[in-house]
Amino acid sequence: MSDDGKRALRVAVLGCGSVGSQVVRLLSEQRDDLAARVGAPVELVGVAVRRLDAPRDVEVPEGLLTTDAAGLVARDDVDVVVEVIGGIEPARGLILSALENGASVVTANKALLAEDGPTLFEAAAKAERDLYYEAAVAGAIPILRPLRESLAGDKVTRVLGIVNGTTNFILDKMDTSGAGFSEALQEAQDLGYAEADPTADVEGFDAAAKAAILASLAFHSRVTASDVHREGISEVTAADVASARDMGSVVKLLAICELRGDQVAARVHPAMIPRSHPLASVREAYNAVFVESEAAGQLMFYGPGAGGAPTASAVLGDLVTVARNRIAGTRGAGESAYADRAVQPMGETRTRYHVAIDVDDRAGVLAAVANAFADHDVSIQTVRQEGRGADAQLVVVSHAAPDAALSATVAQLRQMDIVREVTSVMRVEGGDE
Ligand SMILES: NC(=O)c1ccc[n+]([C@@H]2O[C@H](COP(=O)([O-])OP(=O)(O)OC[C@H]3O[C@@H](n4cnc5c(N)ncnc54)[C@H](O)[C@@H]3O)[C@@H](O)[C@H]2O)c1
Ligand SMILES: N[C@@H](CCO)C(=O)O
Ligand code: NA
Repeated sequence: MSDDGKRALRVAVLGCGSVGSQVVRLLSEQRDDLAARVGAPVELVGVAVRRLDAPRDVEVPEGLLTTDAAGLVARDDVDVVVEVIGGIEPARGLILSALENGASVVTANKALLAEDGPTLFEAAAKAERDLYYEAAVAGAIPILRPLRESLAGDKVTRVLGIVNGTTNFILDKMDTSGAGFSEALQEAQDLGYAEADPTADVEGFDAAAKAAILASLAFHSRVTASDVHREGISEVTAADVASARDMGSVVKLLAICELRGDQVAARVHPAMIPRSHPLASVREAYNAVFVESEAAGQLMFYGPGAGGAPTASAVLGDLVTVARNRIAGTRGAGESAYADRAVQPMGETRTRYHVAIDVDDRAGVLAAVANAFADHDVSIQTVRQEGRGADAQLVVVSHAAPDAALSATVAQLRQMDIVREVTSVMRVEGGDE
């Protein structure tokens, strides 16, 4: 019981790293406001860490630190468990036991949700408890709650997201300074945006996990990370970025989730988007999610997608919601996967390509290149020639066609005698098909 006689809402935090330390700080600094908003005091009862003596960015009140995360979630006086350890295990086991023990759970763990979300959702439904995870996609940006609640009466048809700050920072540097990928990556590492092992960000794993979560919510279906076609940015060259610039476009790593008939398509890859598209204005390490729905039309959600404090903001928002639900004796919306849609294979997904080719400037070359597209039933939208003689370059932008037909076209072009080199191949998004 608290001073005013109201039963306090008891919170355990698992992990006290970048996000966890900011959650602990906000719980203390905003104590009075949180109590007023929830309708009862919010009391931190334990913080599970790996090492008691590790340096951390927040002073944890005496006696609350423990290395026994399993023991903390097994306590019967914990109302809400905040999981900010990350990774698959022990996070999954801890979340499952927290739910079994009757606690509601708030997590920022995109990797776990994308790999094994259904197990967690089923456990939450069985325990009749909340499982909230706004921080898992695009950090502080409210995007999961809008999909889950605000747009629940609409029909979302497409979600296009810049959901990885590290890769957006690298591509933005390449665009503004003409740097190559390695140089831009090095700068991102020097500034602390990219990790020493940048694989999860640079190869698109982080964005693919977020795409799976977005597609599941947007289309009321189960989509896991393994359903998402994934390509990273390590092969994006200064020539690709320059070619985009010449077209009035910019290269972005996009998470693209689409409703295609009865199927869903989810993919992550670099793509050129016109500079006039709202996502083109997303610079540095910012994130944004562009949503298209039948009734609302186009919406864009923009802001910081990472960082301890911004991510903790989303965690605390969820915490207040699940705390209010506990007090009201109710739950928020659970998993909504009634639509049960199949995932469209990437080869069948309709995409558009931009292809830049070094050719000789002589009669018949353009016709031969056009024939290669026609051989695969791919319609051409625009062709531009730059340079003359031995320096001629053709830039072809296709209409939408199955991705397999487009990649077969590029393979054929690479085999042709008149093609000296295919210098840039990039998908095109955000314009007319
Ligand atoms: N940092 C961000 O910008 C950001 C943004 C969005 C989502 N997230 C997600 O938030 C979660 C946490 O990320 P982070 O950046 O704070 O990571 P972090 O590595 O800074 O913190 C994780 C902490 O958990 C601790 N830990 C590991 N095993 C533990 C155990 N068994 N018991 C107790 N503590 C343990 C680690 O010692 C570490 O201090 C991850 O799921 C991540 O994907 C982070
Ligand atoms: N590493 C991620 C942040 C956490 O999701 C990014 O660069 O956006
Ligand atoms: Na978010």
